[in-house]
Amino acid sequence: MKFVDEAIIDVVAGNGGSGCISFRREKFIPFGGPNGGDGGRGGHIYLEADRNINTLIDYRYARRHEARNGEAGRGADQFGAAGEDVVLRMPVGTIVRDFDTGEVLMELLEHGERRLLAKGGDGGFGNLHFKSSTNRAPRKKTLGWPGQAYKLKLELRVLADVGLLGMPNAGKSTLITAISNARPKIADYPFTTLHPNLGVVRVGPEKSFVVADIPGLIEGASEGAGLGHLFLRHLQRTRLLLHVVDLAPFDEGVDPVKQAKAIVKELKIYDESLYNKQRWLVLNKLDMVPAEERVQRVVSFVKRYGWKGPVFEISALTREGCEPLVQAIYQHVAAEQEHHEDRDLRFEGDDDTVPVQPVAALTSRQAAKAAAQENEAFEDLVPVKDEGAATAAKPARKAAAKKVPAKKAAAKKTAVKKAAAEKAPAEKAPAKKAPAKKVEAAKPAAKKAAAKKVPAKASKKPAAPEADEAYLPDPTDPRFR
Ligand SMILES: Nc1nc2c(ncn2[C@@H]2O[C@H](COP(=O)(O)OP(=O)(O)OP(=O)(O)O)[C@@H](O)[C@H]2O)c(=O)[nH]1
Ligand SMILES: [Mg+2]
Repeated sequence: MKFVDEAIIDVVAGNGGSGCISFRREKFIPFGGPNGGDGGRGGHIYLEADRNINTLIDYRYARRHEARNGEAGRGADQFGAAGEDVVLRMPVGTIVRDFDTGEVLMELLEHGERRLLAKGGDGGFGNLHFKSSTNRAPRKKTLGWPGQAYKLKLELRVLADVGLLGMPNAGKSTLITAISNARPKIADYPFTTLHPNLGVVRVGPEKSFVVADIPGLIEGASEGAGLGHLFLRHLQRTRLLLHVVDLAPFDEGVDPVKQAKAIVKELKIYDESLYNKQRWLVLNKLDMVPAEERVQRVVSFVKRYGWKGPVFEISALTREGCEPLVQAIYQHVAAEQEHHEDRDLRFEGDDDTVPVQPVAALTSRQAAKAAAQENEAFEDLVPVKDEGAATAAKPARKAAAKKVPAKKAAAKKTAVKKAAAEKAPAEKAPAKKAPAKKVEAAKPAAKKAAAKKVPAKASKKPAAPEADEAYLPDPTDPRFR
């Protein structure tokens, strides 16, 4: 299947169904009460990570994904059915961005992970909903709410433990073929590999790691030479980079040291963190070098290149030296896994991940809901005892809000420290309480808090109107856009 690692799609969740105005009318029951049901919720759009999919090609062809609308309510107390949800399956390692702002909305990192992307609109209320002791024949209904709609940019970054880096023709594909189950195309011309290939290297029972082979990089890639550094992002999540160098170039005039330096320069231009990633030097095609010259050539290369890290001498074609390389990689990968059980280096530098935030403007009802929830959460956190507490509440609430992302980043030591620093005001907050005030003082504070809640809830449920007040649509209502 063709490898596609970028796609732009539109997703539109279903609109909610409208409520219904209806009254019970039966023989001998001439004035039955209201019985118009609510509309159903629109279908949600979920994303699900699936390890059996390894390209975004499906999303190049199917660009618009819509969920069904909710059904309208009907008489005889019938509520509308909810629209069916849509689940979009994507490869593990997909990053979902908002197309316009570039903000990362979510990342799919584990097989089976399912995330809500676009929420279907809630259904409107039927007149059954508006009946009350004072208004027993309400002629009012509300329309359904629109579903969220996003334009998204999908980006796939493959998840591998080890990444291969090198000039075209260095023998990267030959190496991945020699050590793993991957069988990419190998040929003696540059840019044989046009998209990343993943290979699983089995070291022993239940011992394996994944290697990624990407297209070759050449000098000037940052300006778009060759295939550019389009594919370098696939190396960003690896734990280790293998810099494959052709020690016996076909063209005698080519200097491997100069080429190796050029690649590292491109790496630095592309991403400093990638440049700082653990990198090992793999000197390839040693079978082409006469045995007596090998040591001297390797030593002179390392010296001129000024390399102090690990060096491996191999021949990917004859598989000479591949076994020690594989063992060393496995030791390294396993050690990293052990040391950082709670964090995964492959996902470092992905700090821009944020919890799902609606891209389209929140509808006023959703905003009110969110505000109400926030208020409730805050009240749980800081019991309103006196006015002092009420004033201390603000920083506490801010701190609580800060706590969440801090916890997320707990894997990072620095982040943890930062979080601890940010937490401090939260703990201080209750201590800030004003000197003991009379208990009566608590009442206005409590009232204030309650008052805060009320408008939020009120906007959630539109205030019950007078008996026969006609339902007049508000022109600013998003449903009439
Ligand atoms: N003699 C010898 N030839 C090798 C060795 N490794 C690779 N080659 C040859 O070098 C050529 C290029 O190998 P590839 O594996 O396609 O190189 P690549 O780095 O994947 O190249 P691109 O995909 O174009 O970036 C092929 O003809 C291989 O047979 C080696 O260790 N010894
Ligand atoms: Mg290749």
